[in-house]
Amino acid sequence: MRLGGRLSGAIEVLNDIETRRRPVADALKDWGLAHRFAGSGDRAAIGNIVYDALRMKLSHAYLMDDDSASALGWSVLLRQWGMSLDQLTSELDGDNFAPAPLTADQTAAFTSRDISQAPLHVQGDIPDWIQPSFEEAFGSDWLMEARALATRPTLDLRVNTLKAHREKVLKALDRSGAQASPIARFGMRVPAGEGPSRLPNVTAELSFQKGWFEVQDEGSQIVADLVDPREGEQVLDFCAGGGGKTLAMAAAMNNKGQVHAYDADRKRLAPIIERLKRAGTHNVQVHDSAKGLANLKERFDRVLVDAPCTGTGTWRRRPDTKWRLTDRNVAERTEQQQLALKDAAEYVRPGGSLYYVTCSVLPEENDRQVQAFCAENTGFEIVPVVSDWKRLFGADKPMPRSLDGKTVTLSPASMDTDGFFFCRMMRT
Ligand SMILES: C[S@@+](CC[C@H](N)C(=O)[O-])C[C@H]1O[C@@H](n2cnc3c(N)ncnc32)[C@H](O)[C@@H]1O
Repeated sequence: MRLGGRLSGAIEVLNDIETRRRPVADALKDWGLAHRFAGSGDRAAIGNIVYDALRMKLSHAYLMDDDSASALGWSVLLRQWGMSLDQLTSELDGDNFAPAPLTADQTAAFTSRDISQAPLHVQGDIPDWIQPSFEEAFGSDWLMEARALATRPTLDLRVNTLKAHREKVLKALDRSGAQASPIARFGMRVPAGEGPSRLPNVTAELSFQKGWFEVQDEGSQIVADLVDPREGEQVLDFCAGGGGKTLAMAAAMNNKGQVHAYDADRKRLAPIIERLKRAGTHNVQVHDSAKGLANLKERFDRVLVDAPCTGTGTWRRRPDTKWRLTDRNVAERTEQQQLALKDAAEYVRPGGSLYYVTCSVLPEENDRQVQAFCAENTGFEIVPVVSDWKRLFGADKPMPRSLDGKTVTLSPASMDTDGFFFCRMMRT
C-alpha cells in the first residue's frame, strides 16, 4: 500500500472508534481482518497514524478547525510525521486509494492558525476539566508534562535475573536496537519509532519464550524495585493483576522467601500462572480468593497495593482512554483505592511496610490518598523514598518529582517513563 491507502485506512479506523466507541485495538484488528491484502508494514503504519492522532486529538482539531477523522489523519502526517503540505499533496496526487484532499477551509485554518493561541488544555492535549489536577501535580511544568504524555512511548523490557543477565539478553536482542535503560537496574529500552516504523516483536524471540525477559515499562520496573523485597522475606502483592510486579519482586528475591499474589478479579489474575512458569519462579503463591490469606494477617514484611486507577500515566500507550475519562471515573477509582489500602493494611506486620502505587499522575489518586489513609490509620507513617532511590539507582541519577519530599511521581517529561506514583508507609 502507498501512503494514501494507509491514510485512508487510518481515517476509517478513527471513524469506527468515534462512531461506535470502540477500543483502538479492536477497531484496528477488525480493519486488518476486513483488508487481508494489507501487509504487516501497512497495518503498523495505519496503527501509528491512529495512535498518533488520538494522542494529539485536540491540538490537531484546533489547527484544522475541524475534528473529523480525516482532518486528524492529515494533521498527523503534517505535524507528527514531519511532512510539508506540498510534499504530502504531491505524494497523494494520483493515488486512487488516497482520501479526499484537505478542503479550502481546512487548508486555510492549518496554514494560518498558531497553536500558541489555543487554550492551554488544547496545547497540552488533555481534557479541560483535568487541567487543575495537572497544575496541582506539576506546578508550572504541567503543560510540558501534558505534552510529554502525548508523545510515543519507548518499548521497555526487564531482564529476568532468575534466568539471564542484561548483557546476555542485549546480545540476544541485538537486532531490536535494545539498550540498557537509563534508570532501572535490569531494564532495557527500544527507542520509540518515528513515522510508519514498527517496534520489534520481541515476544516472538526465542529469548522471550525461554523467560529471559518481560515487557514492562521502566516506571513499573522502578516502582517494583523501590519495594525492595529481600531474600527470605514474606511479601504480599495485593493487587497483582497479570503479575508484572509480582514477577519483578520474585526475581529480586532470587526465588527465596515467598511472594503471595492476590487479586480481587480472577480474570485479571489468570495470565500470571503461565508467566510465572516461563520466568522460572518457585517462590510465588497465587490466591484468587482472600480466604487463602485469612491466616496471614499481620504477617507480611512488605505489602504492595498497585491500586486500580485511571491510568492517566499511561496515556502515551492508551491515548483513547484520555478522552473517555470522566470525573465520575476518578471518583470511583479513589473509592476503590481507599478500600484496597484499608484491606491490604491488615496484612502488614508491625515494623513492616505498606507500599502504594498507581500509574496515574492525578493528586486525588496519589498524595491525597496516602494522606487520607495515614490520617485515619495513625499506625502508619510515610517514609521518604530519597535514600532508597539513591541506594538502588545511584546518587548520580536524577531524583523524581515529589510534592512533599517523601513520595515520588515518575512522569514522561521528568523521567522518560510512564507516569507512576510511589509511597512507602511504615507500620509503626
Ligand atoms: C493496576 S492493576 C494491577 C497491575 C499489576 N500489579 C501489574 O503490575 O501487572 C490493579 C488491580 O487491582 C485489582 N483490585 C481492585 N480492587 C481490589 C481490591 N479491593 N483487592 C484486591 N485487588 C483489587 C484489580 O482487579 C486490578 O487487577
